[in-house]
Amino acid sequence: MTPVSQTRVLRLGTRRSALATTQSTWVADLLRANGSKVELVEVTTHGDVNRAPLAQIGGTGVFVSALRDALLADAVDLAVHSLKDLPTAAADGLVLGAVPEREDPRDALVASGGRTLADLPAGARVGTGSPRRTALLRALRPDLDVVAIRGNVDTRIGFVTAGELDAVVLAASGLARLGRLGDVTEFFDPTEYVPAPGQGALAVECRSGDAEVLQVLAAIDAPHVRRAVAAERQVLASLEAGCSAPVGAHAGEETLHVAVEDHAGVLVRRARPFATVPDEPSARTLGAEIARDLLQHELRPHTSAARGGDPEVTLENHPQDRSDDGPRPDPESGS
Ligand SMILES: NCc1[nH]cc(CCC(=O)O)c1CC(=O)O
Repeated sequence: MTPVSQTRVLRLGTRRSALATTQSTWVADLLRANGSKVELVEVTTHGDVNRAPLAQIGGTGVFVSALRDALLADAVDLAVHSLKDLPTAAADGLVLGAVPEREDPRDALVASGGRTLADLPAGARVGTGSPRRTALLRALRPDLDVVAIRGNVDTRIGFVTAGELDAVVLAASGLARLGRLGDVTEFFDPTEYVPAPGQGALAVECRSGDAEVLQVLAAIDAPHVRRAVAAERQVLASLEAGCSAPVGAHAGEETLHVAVEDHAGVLVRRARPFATVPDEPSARTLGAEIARDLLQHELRPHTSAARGGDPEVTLENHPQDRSDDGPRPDPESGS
């Protein structure tokens, strides 16, 4: 009799969007190359059918929770997420089975006329829905007009093509996966324009008790990417920042870079050596240390107050705290 492991077809749950489908297909092909049988199963999420601003319907988590529900209900065996959209808290009964090789982690500018950020004139209209990208744009070019946008990659680039915006900022990884790298007019230096924690990486989740899937996923895991994203995500977790907070964290081979916007809208930066960090636990320790240092010596990330975090400290340290300092309208994950 044939063992189950040779006949089981792994059901990979995916959202329908072009980016999600491309990411899921990439993981499915990786697994197939390792000898697994994989089929894609479409899972509809609240965030895909609702056009309301994401913050109103629960933020980036709406894209993740439907896939997690499908895993827990045994409707699918695997789910692929953009790691940067995955909450830092683990889900009961699920485990991060694989973090495969990472795509380009940088942010990229798509501007009309082939222009770079430096080429744009004062008052140029630059679109993004991300508080982090907005904070970085304001720090580098306070003279620009940052416009809040939402929509998938095609929609965002369409604003530039149609002349409604001079430029948009997008993840190079999403553009690469969709075959749109040709539209990029500048790749931002990740040590300066610090990407979102986990940007460009994928997370493959499965049920923690599914030994067969765990074994299959171990073969496509990239430990050096896990180590990098562990540090980046720990910064976010330790800052108690939600997914919409303006926190950038990027671990390159040499250095872990962090950029956080404080209550007054000032961008604060940290950098620590990363080459000698040997493993995931050490990476998390480093991320936690940077966060602790930021909380002690600089200002708290502005979402802390909105989420009820230690208002005394916040008010004492930031008498200039602005009244409009609530959650930003659109989290990073508009597509
Ligand atoms: N904002 C939504 C989102 N979620 C994941 C990606 C792709 C980036 C990645 O692979 O991390 C994107 C597009 C973007 O940020 O431009």
